[in-house]
Amino acid sequence: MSARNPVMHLDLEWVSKVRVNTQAVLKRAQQIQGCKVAKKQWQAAWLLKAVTCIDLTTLAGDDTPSNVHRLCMKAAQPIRHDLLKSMDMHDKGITTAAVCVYPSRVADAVKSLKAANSSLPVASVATGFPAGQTPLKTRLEEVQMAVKDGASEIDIVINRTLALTGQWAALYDEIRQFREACGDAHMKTILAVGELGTFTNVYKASLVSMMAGSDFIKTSTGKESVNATYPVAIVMVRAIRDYYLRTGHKVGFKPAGGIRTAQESVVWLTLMKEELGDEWLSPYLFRLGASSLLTDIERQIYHYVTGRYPAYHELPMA
Ligand SMILES: O=C[C@H](O)COP(=O)(O)O
Repeated sequence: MSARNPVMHLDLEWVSKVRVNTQAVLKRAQQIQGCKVAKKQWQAAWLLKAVTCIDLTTLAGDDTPSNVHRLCMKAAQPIRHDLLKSMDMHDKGITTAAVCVYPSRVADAVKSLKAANSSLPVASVATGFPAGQTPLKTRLEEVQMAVKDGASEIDIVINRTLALTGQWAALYDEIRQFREACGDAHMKTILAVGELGTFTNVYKASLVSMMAGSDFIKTSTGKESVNATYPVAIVMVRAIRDYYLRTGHKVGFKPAGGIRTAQESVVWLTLMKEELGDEWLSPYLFRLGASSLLTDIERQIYHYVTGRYPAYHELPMA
């Protein structure tokens, strides 16, 4: 991870002056989606880059130690070895960026990765994920518990009630407390953009989250009806850019929720490259939160290597 974004004072004047030009945002999002996509080996290289930025996620009520174990093994060896060998990439240590689970499954993930001799980070969602509608004390304890069980990254959800009612100082205070509870663990702050109503609210919530010391800002839980969209991402990455220009601190970005195809992963990488530059193309500053994206990326890499798409049994771990 890069040097952490420190907590700074809450600049309410900056927050109050925020205005977002919706038409300009929509236009830019369309331009990004229309960018030419790389083909052949260049596309394969982009896809491998995307793999290294994935927080491979399972957040389901029926998660068990065994499906978490399977997820961890997949994260440690995300692409079939023979496919990587054909691309001469088998010895480059390609893994996903992290695994992401519910707090109760952190200990299982830590155990599985340790047994596999993998140093992959375990990320835990917390703070009453996905709705965030539990008492603050409970939300703080949840963060502490996940850290104690070995999570080195915590994906907190913000209190949407505070954002929707314009209580930015109260939101800042809560996020600061989460940051403190995280200790050395990195904190990704989920805005749940599908529930924030306006782009202006998304920008303001991004700013407040960064001022309160978030290492990343993340779009969604994956459980809202609208999750990661390109227009909302433009708003958030521009907040990251403005924050960097004003404070000198780099904050990461994590789109999450509904990202399923290899082609989408390339668009996300393009968006980061175009809007924030090459430095934001690494897992230190960019993550893709996804539960099933890896399946399609591995399929496309299989196609690139063999010239045909695999049958189901040929990528059984996908
Ligand atoms: O944080 C990650 C998301 O919950 C994953 O959402 P997804 O299952 O739609 O990929």
